[in-house]
Amino acid sequence: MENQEDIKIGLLYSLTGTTGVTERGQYQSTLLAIKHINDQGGIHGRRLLPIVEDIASDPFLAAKKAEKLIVLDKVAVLIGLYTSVSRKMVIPILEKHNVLLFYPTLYEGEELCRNVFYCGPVPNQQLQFFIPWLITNFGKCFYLIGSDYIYPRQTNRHIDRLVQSHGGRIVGEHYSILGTQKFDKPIREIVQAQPDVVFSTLVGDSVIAFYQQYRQSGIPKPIASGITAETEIQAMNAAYAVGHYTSFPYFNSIRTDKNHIFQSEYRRTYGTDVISSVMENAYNGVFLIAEAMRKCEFISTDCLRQALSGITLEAPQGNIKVDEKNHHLWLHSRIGRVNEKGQFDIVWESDGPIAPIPFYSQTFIYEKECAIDNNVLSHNELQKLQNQYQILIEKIKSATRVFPYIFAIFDHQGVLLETFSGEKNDDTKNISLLNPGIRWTSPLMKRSGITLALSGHTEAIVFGEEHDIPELQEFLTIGIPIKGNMETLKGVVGVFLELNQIDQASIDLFIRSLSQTVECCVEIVDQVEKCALFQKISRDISQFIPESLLLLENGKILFTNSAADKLIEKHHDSVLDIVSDLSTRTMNEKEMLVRKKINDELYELQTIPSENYRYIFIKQLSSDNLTQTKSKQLLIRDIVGSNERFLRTIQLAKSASSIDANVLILGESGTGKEIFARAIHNESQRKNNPFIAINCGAMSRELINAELFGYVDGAFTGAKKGGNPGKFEAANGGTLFLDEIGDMPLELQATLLRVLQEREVIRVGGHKPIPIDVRIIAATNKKLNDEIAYKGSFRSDLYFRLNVFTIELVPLRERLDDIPELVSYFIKDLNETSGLPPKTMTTEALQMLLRYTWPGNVRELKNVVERAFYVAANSFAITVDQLPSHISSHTGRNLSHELISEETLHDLKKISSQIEKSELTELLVEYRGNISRAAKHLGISRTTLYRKLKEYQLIK
Ligand SMILES: Nc1ncnc2c1ncn2[C@@H]1O[C@H](COP(=O)(O)OP(=O)(O)OP(=O)(O)O)[C@@H](O)[C@H]1O
Repeated sequence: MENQEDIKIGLLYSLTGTTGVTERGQYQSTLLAIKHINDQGGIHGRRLLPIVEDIASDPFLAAKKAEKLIVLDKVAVLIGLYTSVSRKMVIPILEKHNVLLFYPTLYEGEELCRNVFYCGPVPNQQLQFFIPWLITNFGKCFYLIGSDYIYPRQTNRHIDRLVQSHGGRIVGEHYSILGTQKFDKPIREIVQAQPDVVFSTLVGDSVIAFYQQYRQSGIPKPIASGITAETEIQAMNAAYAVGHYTSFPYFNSIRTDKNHIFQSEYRRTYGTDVISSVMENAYNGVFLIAEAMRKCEFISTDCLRQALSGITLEAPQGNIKVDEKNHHLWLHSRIGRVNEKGQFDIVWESDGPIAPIPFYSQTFIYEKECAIDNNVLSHNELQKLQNQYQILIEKIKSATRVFPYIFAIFDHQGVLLETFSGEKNDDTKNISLLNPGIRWTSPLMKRSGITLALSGHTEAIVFGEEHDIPELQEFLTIGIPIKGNMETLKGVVGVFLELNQIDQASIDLFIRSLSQTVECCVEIVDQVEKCALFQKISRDISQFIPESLLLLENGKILFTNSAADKLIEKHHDSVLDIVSDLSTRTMNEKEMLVRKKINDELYELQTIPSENYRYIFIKQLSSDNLTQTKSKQLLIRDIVGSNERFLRTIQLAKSASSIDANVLILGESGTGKEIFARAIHNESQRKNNPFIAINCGAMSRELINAELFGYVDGAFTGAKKGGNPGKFEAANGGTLFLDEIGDMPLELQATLLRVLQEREVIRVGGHKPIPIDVRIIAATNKKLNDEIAYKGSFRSDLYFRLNVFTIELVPLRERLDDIPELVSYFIKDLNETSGLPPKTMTTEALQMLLRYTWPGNVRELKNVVERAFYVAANSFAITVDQLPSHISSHTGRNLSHELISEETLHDLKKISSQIEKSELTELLVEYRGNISRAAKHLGISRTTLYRKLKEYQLIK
């Protein structure tokens, strides 16, 4: 019954709802403590009177009930609440009415409300020993599972940091809504991720469901938690929790006098001694209130607040204390393992109460002291890394010496390798974080230009107070990524500028020029390293390369293999002239294939550019190549021509022969489509199987089906007895060359497409599918795009099937420079096979051929040469007189006028602008971004320089 003298205490607990399972125990402990105090005479003779409100796990209801307790019931203080959400909802009410809440639960920290005393542990008191202990005992991979609200998410950030700073990692994370009972998805994820430890921040009855389903899934790894206590274990049946771990200041199993009293009173009152840490927090909370009230003459919030500071208490867990600087408690730290009885066997405990560190910045200082050891490399490890990066460090050091700032080079994992400062600055020693060996990716480092560049692989800048680390707050930090091949991160160049050291306007330009400088350094170092490596590899493997191999850098020979040495010895000047010519001609970075006569021997030279290097492979073509007869298997190298564009098609044909995809050859009539198809087949893996060529344009519509797919006995009148296989079957295992594919009737295109998709044919009149394995090389002189788009005479789906690899042949009028070689090839063949006296062609006749436009391409040229050869009969020369009149009367074009192709022009422009861009960059670095001085140096106006810088994107 209420008495005027009673001191009312408001109790805000969820007696129902999802967190009821935990909060009911806290509620009962609170009542028990109140009863204990009242039994001992109360506070200066006054009873404590509990006024209870069930907030039913509803934060809005919590706020309403808090206001009701304060305003209507006029309670002196409040105790209770479990979830952070409800606490945060109630805080404005506490502040409005200036009333204290004793919050009896662990929480995530990062909050200091003048009206709250936090009686449970903050993360450092549970985790700082627990995480390293788990890592040592079970392993480094953690999976985090939690209820989706503030405490679990925030706590998991602490866990994440701690795990990482002890060399571990998080392999998965899952949050489920409060009250969830289904955990099949996270359990599947855990099975897949195979962590060493599953860390749970689940609360309420979700804990029970999760532990049960986890045990049923048979995963052998321990669950660790900072929440799951004796109450939950009892509720789920201890069998589901045996072997799992929790860290708390208090366990039921602690042997202290105060715990003995607490447990026996609890058992007497409630018939059970299942007590958890949060229950002890609530119990302690009431004793702290009582202690503070005893110190106050008149009970007021301000007096209680003052009285509480530094107050100590002999609690069931041992001695505890309210911190003098904040409203948190010094608590013990223990790790317990669940046993069969549902109790915790204590496997580790702290020597005494541990200071609460509720805020991150303090945690940082703490962690820096205790965990920095894990983030500093040993002397040997560091030296090894420094050696790896030595050339790059030296290069960057010398390239940046003009800047009067502090620089640091980090490897790709954020290890600080070396710190140095530019001209007139030797200020690097004072900052402890700039000591080589510190790992800047450690969570301790949080936000800085360097850490952002390490994680984002891009330039980053952080100003003064934006840094989390106080030591860096006087600086502006810049991180410039050092990128290697394929944009991989090699490391970061960090710059530390005092805040007044550079004006805002120049920062952008400084970052850009520094970025380019770093890029240049990487390129140079790469080349030096590559060259050394190449020399080594070349020496090792060159003995296996039968061809001559030369490596050139900027036109200078760096390396020759033994075959190349012999070749140079044999043809000295001629080889060197050709090589130097080739090395300058491949400035535009394209591969090039040329054929050259060196002292009457024909060679094929392939140039492969790679940055500043040129690899030149030289192979002698045997004289047989020139007189290849049809009886011999035609190979790609037998196709005559040295024209630059033509050789590109040869290169494509080589690539096509090495893969098994369909090929489409496009070219005017007589350009050599069929010989390309044959040569590709003869050099492909199908070379020992048939090459079947058919001309789709020349077949009758009626017979084409039967011709291609074969027919069965009696399929049509006149069909051969026993049936006949078609071309597809005949070509099985080999290549089918479909010439003039553009002339194939539409309905047949559909059948062909089906055959290509299903890889089987059905003979005409038959039903049985016959599997086929045929590579198609199709050719056409039509523009298939036009046939598809404008005429509808070719199916686009068939086109895309055939068009996997396209080779477009150059018409002879666009490779007139090949005419002499072709003519000599045809004459040589005729000299050997015709039985007539051997002949040559006069220069005049050849010049005549060069003036003609060759609508019939190589076939026409071949016919003209053959005709002239036979007309010349017994003479030894083919002269203008033997050429057909339409050729000798052709006026032709002026050969001396060499036009520069569009392509060459484009390449030239590109090269010159690349040169200009790098010159401007160097100049900017030299003048430290001073546009006026750079413009003066160039003798151009500032406006012109600005325009150029914008054009090259050197400024925004
Ligand atoms: N580069 C070449 N070297 C040697 N001979 C060639 C070359 N190009 C074409 N020929 C010869 O020219 C003739 C025509 O070649 P091919 O039949 O391969 O041309 P095509 O493009 O398939 O012609 P069409 O479209 O009329 O079928 C053949 O006798 C072939 O040997």
